[in-house]
Amino acid sequence: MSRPLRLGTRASKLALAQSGDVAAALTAATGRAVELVHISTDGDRDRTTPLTQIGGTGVFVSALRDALLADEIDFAVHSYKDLPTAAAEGLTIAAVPVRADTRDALIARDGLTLEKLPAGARIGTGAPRRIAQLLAARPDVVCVPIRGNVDTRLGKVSSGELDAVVLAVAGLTRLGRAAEITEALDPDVVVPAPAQGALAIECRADDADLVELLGTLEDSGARAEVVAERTLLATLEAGCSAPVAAWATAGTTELTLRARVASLDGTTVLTDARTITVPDPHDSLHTDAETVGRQLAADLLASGADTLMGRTA
Ligand SMILES: NCc1[nH]cc(CCC(=O)O)c1CC(=O)O
Repeated sequence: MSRPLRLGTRASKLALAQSGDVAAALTAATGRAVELVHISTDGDRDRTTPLTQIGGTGVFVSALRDALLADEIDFAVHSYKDLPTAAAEGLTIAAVPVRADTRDALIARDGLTLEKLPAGARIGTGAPRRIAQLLAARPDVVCVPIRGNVDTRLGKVSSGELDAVVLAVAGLTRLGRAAEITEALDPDVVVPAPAQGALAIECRADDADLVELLGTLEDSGARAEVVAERTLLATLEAGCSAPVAAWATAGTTELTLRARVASLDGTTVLTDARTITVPDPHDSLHTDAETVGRQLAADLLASGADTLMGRTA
């Protein structure tokens, strides 16, 4: 009998749900036992400072990566959209499992939708990408910065403090709170964040047996989508606070990447898309996804995305 694999996880409800799902899927696929190891991060300890001021969501990631490199854990499950675009030395994303819903969700009082919210409605979100696109669609609403876990955020709607909050459908679903969604926002109206709804399963790059074992959870379409979206993000050299949205869909024959760069106030919005044919067999899919990400970023830069981002930095 081999020893249980150590899966490092934050202690937040969302992290525990994601890690628990992956642990169960891995055990079901391979028969290997998995034990959860709780790792606490700076982002968990400091719940009041806006995330953009303590280094972005990357703070949640570094503690897990340190634990991997120190061999305190064998693998970790991240919300892929929280990973910095730069590769981590000595580590590899061994698998991207089947992706959940990529859309953003509106959770509004009285079952309201984005269109039906009254003028002046207060929507809780601190994400520049969400703020810019909400204001582009509804210039008459007010976006209010918000932090805290999903329970805290939803509580601000039920208490009447806010008219609505915006959260990813995927996170709400993983937490069993999808019933509270009053509108899954049209991804052409609010284009999702790069890698939203996807998980990254990470381990040490030299842990060849584990890389192979974790590979049983890989979904090549999800991987291609995330690679396209994140290559675009990296090529635009967007910091984590820049309003960049990217949404790819991989089908059996085509991969379409759509992207949007906006000014924070939502008055200037650049949207573009590219479609490539998916190679059969999938040998070059990864490189093709990178190429389309770079090309679409170049298209956006040629249309003035750099000036737009410079203005909103
Ligand atoms: N930045 C926080 C974060 N990171 C991952 C998710 C859940 C959705 C996902 O896995 O993409 C969330 C919450 C949210 O954006 O609503």
